[in-house]
Amino acid sequence: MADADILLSEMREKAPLVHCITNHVAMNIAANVLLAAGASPAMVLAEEEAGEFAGLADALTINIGTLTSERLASMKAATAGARNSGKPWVFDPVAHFATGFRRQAARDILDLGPTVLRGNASEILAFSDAPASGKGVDAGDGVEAAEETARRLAAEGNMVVAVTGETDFVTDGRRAARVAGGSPLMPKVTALGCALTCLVGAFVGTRPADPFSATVAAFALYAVAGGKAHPMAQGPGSFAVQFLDALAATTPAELKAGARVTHL
Ligand SMILES: Nc1ncnc2c1ncn2[C@@H]1O[C@H](COP(=O)(O)OP(=O)(O)OP(=O)(O)O)[C@@H](O)[C@H]1O
Ligand SMILES: Cc1ncsc1CCO
Ligand SMILES: [Mg+2]
Repeated sequence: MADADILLSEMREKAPLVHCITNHVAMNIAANVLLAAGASPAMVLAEEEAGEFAGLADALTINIGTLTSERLASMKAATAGARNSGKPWVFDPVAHFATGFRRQAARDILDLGPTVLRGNASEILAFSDAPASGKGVDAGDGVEAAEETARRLAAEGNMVVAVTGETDFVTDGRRAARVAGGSPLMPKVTALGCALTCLVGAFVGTRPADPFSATVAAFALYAVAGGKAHPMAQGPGSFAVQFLDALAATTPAELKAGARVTHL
């Protein structure tokens, strides 16, 4: 298990290139989150180049928030490029329970074997038979309700499964951790979860051999930066600005002192 502060130093040293195929809402905030944290974002979307680009990048992230059939083809091409060059990739199954098109797409992408699956509690829970109460892209369930499903998915799929909410949960099927902190304003700014998925890509691209530690480190950085931004904000708008500044300003020493990670 590598500590978050060490991984943050390594990530900033490497400034990994993260190939993001994310949704139209998240595109800008995700690129800004990656830049603020110290990584290098690239939103490369066309099917014709997605596979080739995924091979050049340090990590790939896939998000179905504003899915189209064209984009789905790009996602599949990109995951093939990542797999062929041994690059890690992260999947964010936004609202996959909402429609038949999304359900099928999410199943197909999950079957391709992501390194990390990152969703809110309703999204992870909806991969089981248990009833989930997500409202579109927003979670309606608590993280604890999704923990058992997360552990099972991780063990069966040989991947890291990461559930976000007030206190996050990360497991690789054997190990598990909770990450506390952040701010109640975080779910009031659209696509901060989608941007976190891209940040997980930055850490996993830095430490591809240890995606569990990498995911915990990304979550811990987010939580510490969110906690730092909270008292500076008047509401969701100023929070978004303060949060980017806090991501950039958080040092490894502050992360070490402020991270609230509990290993289970
Ligand atoms: N009540 C809360 N208190 C503190 N932090 C929170 C809270 N709710 C969410 N977060 C944090 O917000 C970030 C995004 O998680 P969230 O579960 O809202 O993602 P999401 O639903 O996928 O978001 P989106 O779909 O808008 O991108 C995570 O870092 C999570 O820890
Ligand atoms: C609001 C919204 N709609 C589709 S994706 C997205 C961003 C948060 O998931
Ligand atoms: Mg989401």
